Amino acid sequence: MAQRTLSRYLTEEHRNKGLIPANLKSLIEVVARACQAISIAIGKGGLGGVLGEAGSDNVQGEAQKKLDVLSNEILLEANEWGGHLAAMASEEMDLPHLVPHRFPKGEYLLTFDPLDGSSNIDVNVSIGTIFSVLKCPEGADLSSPEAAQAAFLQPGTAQVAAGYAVYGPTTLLVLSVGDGVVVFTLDREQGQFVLTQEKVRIPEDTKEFAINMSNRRFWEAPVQRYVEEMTAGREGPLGKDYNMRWVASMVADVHRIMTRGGIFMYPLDEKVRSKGGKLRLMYEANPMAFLVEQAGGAATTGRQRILEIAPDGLHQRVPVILGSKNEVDRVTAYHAA
Ligand SMILES: O=P(O)(O)OC[C@H]1O[C@](O)(COP(=O)(O)O)[C@@H](O)[C@@H]1O
Ligand SMILES: [Mg+2]
Ligand SMILES: [Mg+2]
Repeated sequence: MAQRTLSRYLTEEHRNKGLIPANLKSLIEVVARACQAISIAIGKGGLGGVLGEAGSDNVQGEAQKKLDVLSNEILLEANEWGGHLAAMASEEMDLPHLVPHRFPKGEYLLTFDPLDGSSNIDVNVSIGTIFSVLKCPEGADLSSPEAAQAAFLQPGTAQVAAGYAVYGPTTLLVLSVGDGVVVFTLDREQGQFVLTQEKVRIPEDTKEFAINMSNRRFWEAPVQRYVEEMTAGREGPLGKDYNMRWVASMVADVHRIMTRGGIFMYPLDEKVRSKGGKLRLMYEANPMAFLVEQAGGAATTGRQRILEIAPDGLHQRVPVILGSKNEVDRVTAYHAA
């Protein structure tokens, strides 16, 4: 049987279910090509001069790595021409990037975290790209980057597609257009993403959790309680032994959960309270929550379903608790207790 490349899969989905309009199909293919280019740059590592600091800060005051900047440029350049976009917003840019007049204007908005897990770049641990696609509202004011911000402020339920690429031992593209989650593997010789998994399901129960334990003393009481119960193991109230993993690349931690279940938490804590959380809503929490829900999992802030948050800023931060449904429901219930 012929291999189901990304392009073929998107064409079939369009034909069979009408879920993917032709322009959305091209947009996803362009994003995938950009991820492929990022994957090649990462693969060169020190040989390509892509490691280390860029010597600049982003809008969030974080030091940018060379790969943060390069990945952002690759995504911008690729999508300006073929992306059917009106505008793009990124972790690495203060304001939206409007598609220049010389290019065809499209009906979509794209947000991305061009390089997720920046602290892992120089140590050769898995990193990724996260993206989310929204429809550009009719009559949106795109007269300036400042004005265009409002068009992006839609809840996660409005996403028409979301995905991530994980640059690990293999490069994968994980995608949902609202009809389940599918996984493509980059065939480096062919230069194509090939479908390798359909109908991804996150088990409802788990014995594995992911949290940065060094923040323990800053957590709120419900998260303290939950982690204490898990680490109490078989003798504790949850009656089973848990294992812990923390890659510190959200893409890698979420991908593990997509593969074998688990719960991921970057909750509200005293260190990040004034900012609202650590992870960004529009290009980290929303696309991941969309994918996790599409795979049968759950995603909340502890107090609210992430996809229902009405955003108030492009770079808004939120607490994130996502993964195996029964565990997310448990810790969310602890917040209400
Ligand atoms: O270093 P910490 O506090 O453990 O935070 C790790 C988290 O920060 C992030 O690296 C933030 O993403 P960026 O690298 O895109 O800024 C997540 O991928 C990860 O889950
Ligand atoms: Mg990130
Ligand atoms: Mg990033």
